[in-house]
Amino acid sequence: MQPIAQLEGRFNEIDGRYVIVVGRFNHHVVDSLVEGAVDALVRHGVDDANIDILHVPGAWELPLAVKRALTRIQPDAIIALGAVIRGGTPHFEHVAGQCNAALNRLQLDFDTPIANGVLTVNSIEQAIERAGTKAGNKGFEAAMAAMEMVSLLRQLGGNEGFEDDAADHGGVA
Ligand SMILES: Nc1c(NC[C@H](O)[C@H](O)[C@H](O)CO)[nH]c(=O)[nH]c1=O
Ligand SMILES: CC(=O)[C@@H](O)COP(=O)(O)O
Repeated sequence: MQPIAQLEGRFNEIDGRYVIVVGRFNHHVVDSLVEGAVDALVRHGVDDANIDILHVPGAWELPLAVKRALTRIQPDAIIALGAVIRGGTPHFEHVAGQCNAALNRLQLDFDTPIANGVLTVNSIEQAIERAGTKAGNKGFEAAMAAMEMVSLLRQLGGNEGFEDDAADHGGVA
C-alpha cells in the first residue's frame, strides 16, 4: 500500500515578504500583538527589510488596507492584527463579523495567506490574556501560521489555470 502523502509547512524556508496590517483601536493590547508577530518573523529568519507594518484606525478598516497591500505590495503573506472587545451595544458583532468574513474572502480571492491575529473577545482581561500573558500571544501565533502557509503553498505550487474554473462557477480559486 502506498504511503499517504503528507505535506506541511516548514520553518526553514520562510524567506519572503510579509505585511502586518494593524487595527490601532485598543492599542495598549494591539501593540503587544505586533511585538509578538515581529518577534516570530525575525526569530525564524525573516529579514527586517521584508516586513512592512501598516496601521489603520480599527478592525473595520483592516480588510481595505489588506486588499490594497495585496495589490500594491504583493506579499507572500499578510498578518492581520487587532483587538475587538465587546462593549455595551451590538457594534461588536458587526465589526468582528465583517472584518473576519472580509479577511477570509480576501485570502481566497487573492490566493494569499492572511493570518488572523484579530482578537474578538468579551473583555479587556481576555484581550490581555491573549496578547502575551497566560493565553499566549495571538500575534506571534498568527505570524507562525503565516510562515507555515507560505512554505506549504510553495510546496503545493501555484494554482495558475484554476482561477478560470472557479470564476466560471462563481467561486473562489
Ligand atoms: N470598538 C472597536 C473598534 N471600533 C472601531 C472600528 O473598527 C472602526 O475603526 C470605526 O467604526 C470607524 O470606521 N475597532 C476595533 O478594532 N476594536 C474595537 O473594540
Ligand atoms: C467592538 C465595539 O465596537 C465596541 O467595543 C464598542 O463599544 P460599545 O458597543 O459599548 O459602543
